[in-house]
Amino acid sequence: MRSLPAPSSAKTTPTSCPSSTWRSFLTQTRRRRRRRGLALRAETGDSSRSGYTYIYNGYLSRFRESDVLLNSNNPDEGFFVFGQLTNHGIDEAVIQRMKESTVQFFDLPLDSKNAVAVRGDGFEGYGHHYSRLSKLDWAESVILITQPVQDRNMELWPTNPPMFRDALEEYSAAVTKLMAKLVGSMAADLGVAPAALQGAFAGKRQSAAIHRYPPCRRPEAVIGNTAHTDGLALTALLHADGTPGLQVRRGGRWFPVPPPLPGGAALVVNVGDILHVLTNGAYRSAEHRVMVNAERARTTAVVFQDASVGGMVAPLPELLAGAEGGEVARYRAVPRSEYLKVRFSALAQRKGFLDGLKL
Ligand SMILES: O=C(O)CCC(=O)C(=O)O
Ligand SMILES: [Fe+2]
Repeated sequence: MRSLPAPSSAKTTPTSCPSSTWRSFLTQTRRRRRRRGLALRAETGDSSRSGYTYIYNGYLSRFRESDVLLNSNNPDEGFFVFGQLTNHGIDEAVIQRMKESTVQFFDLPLDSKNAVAVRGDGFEGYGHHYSRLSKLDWAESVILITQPVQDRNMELWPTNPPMFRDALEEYSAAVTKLMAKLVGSMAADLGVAPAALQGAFAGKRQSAAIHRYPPCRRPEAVIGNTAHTDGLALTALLHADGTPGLQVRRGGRWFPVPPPLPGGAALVVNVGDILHVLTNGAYRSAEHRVMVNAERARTTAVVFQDASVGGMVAPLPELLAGAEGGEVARYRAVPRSEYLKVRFSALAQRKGFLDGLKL
């Protein structure tokens, strides 16, 4: 296995924090986004970190049997809240190339990274994407549509480092297959045909967000990624280095999600709001956030997969009353085209999005 270069933050990101250069880069981008009306507010909640180091609540019997999904410690709270996925079948070389490309991209000087900067009103490209809070979101990110292939905006796919495009292409294809396998097993666990859920995912959009959270000597003054639930259906998170920072909220408290071993190939997988609705709440999305480290940069590559059924975000008909063993719908159906609007307006009212869909 090739080893990763040590994540470097010194070359491109200031070591003092908050530094004026970095702050001005972030705030400029932020102002632009505000004008576009995308600035959202969300609460950060308490920051209790004591006690637990283990939060995983994965429970997916088929994967557990085949030793693919570990950590099934509390099925009562809902399934598969945040699972660490090992033995997932993605070629280790594919994972390592993705990690290296991510780290190398962020190590480039700002000018090189700006070659793929966000343009105009677009959401793809390099920049400071998240500005949801009064605290400064302390991250630089690249967001790209990865699937379907015809939706890609190749102008915004970095050519530096040279392996970046191939690495993302291969990784994205591998994650698509893995997610189909995962949701097929989730469906089977829920007693419906795997194809019912797989069909909701097939051919739908996938995007990637790669993030670097530079170190900050005053980590309490900033937030890496504001508390949120993922808005699409399923998320796969790859840690490109071993820096901790991810936390998940359970029962009003924040618990750290320990990063997988740095040289390894494990992925952290979590359920987004759409899969929560599709499964009528059987698989649950969980609020999470990223805290900034005082000493080390954290670098991650996240893949978000979309899903819908017949153009709707709605509980799978196969799970509902009328179907054998079916239950009452807990969420109302929303057209996929309306979904993001509903989600943003719920956030603007500081309400949980899923509460707004509850029947
Ligand atoms: O970078 C991370 O650790 C998590 C990022 C995340 O939650 C997101 O992009 O939605
Ligand atoms: Fe997230």
